[in-house]
Amino acid sequence: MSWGVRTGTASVERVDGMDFPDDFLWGAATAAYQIEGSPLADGAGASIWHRFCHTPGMVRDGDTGDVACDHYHRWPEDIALMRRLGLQSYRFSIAWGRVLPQGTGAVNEAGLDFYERLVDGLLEAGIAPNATLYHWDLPAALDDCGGWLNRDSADWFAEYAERVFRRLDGRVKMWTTLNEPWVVMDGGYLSGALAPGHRNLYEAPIVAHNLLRAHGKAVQAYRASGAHRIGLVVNLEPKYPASDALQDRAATRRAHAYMNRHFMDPVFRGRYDEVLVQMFGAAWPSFPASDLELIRTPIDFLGINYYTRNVVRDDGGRFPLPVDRPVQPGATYSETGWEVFPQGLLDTLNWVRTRYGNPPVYITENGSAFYDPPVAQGGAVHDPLRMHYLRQHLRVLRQAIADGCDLRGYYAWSLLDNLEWAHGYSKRFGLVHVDFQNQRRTLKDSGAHYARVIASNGQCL
Ligand SMILES: OC[C@@H]1[C@@H](O)[C@H](O)[C@@H](O)c2[nH]c(CCc3ccccc3)c[n+]21
Repeated sequence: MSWGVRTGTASVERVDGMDFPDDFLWGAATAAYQIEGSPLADGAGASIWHRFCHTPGMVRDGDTGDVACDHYHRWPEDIALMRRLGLQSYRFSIAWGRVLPQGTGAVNEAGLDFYERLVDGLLEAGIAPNATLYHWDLPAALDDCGGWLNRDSADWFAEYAERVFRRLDGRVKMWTTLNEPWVVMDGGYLSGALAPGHRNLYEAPIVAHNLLRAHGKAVQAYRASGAHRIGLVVNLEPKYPASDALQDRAATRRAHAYMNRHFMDPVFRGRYDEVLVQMFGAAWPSFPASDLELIRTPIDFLGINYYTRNVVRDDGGRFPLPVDRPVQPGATYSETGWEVFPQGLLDTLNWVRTRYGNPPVYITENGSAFYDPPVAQGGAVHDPLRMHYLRQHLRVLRQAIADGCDLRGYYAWSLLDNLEWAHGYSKRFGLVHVDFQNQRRTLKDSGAHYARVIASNGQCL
């Protein structure tokens, strides 16, 4: 599969008259370490992100998740905001270290109690909880035992998952094992930009493999007791060659193998992409074939996090990725440097439909960081660029449905401005503005627009 060369912003033909299904699910997403604060409260154990943020130089401005959005205390207020938006579902993550402070063994009931209160509050508000078990915040105690490099990590994760299922399944009816294993691998073990900050070509594929094994074991644990649905969330970023030159097309193939097929192929096809294996060469780990049977344990849905595309120009073959991302003439770029390219979402959805047998899909994250002006006198936050990004990407979903994609729902990233990992609080993705000096929440224009989209089931985009 390779996409033709596209430059500039492709216009997406609107499919008039194509409605969203009546049961299309409209939501918004967050993650524990990015919004909760109080990372060590009530018996919680530190995570690798608590450790990473408190390591000088790792996070912009020395920002940490010590307070964040104080969601740990303000969750009732935030549920009220979700009701004001008309959210039908809320995607959040559970901090492993709140439940098992040492990662395995003794359960911290107070940690489970917090998530039980949150889930019950969501249900009372008529909002369906969608819980992610792992959104990057590994207990630091497990990292001290090798973390995802240790083959036992799959069993540690299954033990944690089983404890959470036991307390919350039934009230939570939509589970995700992992958020973006590719980012955990690439950011945490290759680029070193994310916790735990390793830079090791040999570690990366081992981590990726153990993450996939952990996913498989958690799915199997759920099948033993769970009565609802469980899936995996991946970040997919379509790759387009900068030119028709052979070396650019080859580099595009490598980039596609490294990010997109890396996790999709084992989960849905039971084997790794051969291009990927060749890319890692001597660094590619050996493992028993039975691992692939575990990894391909069937799931109920796929979550796709889509933000942007990648135009690939060969940069002389530096491993693993041609890091040359040529600027596209006339394109709009967000504060994170990501090109606004809604066509890439359509191409990605159709790629998943055709290559992996049209699995049920939710867009579990989609959003943009643009500079927000200060809160205006009347208490408004005017964010036209974020609103336009939202509109453009929602329009694409109509086309994807018309093309036959089994698209079940959409979660905007993010409900709240929050800790954008190593960027600290400098990048704002929220539909709701957060003043981190006083924790005041203010609905942005984009949030008000999203509320109208939900109320009309996508009629007014
Ligand atoms: O960067 C915005 C969001 C994060 O805040 C979420 O926690 C994370 O799930 C998420 N994934 C992506 C796309 C993959 C990516 C992550 C980090 C850096 C570069 C690309 C964007 N985002």
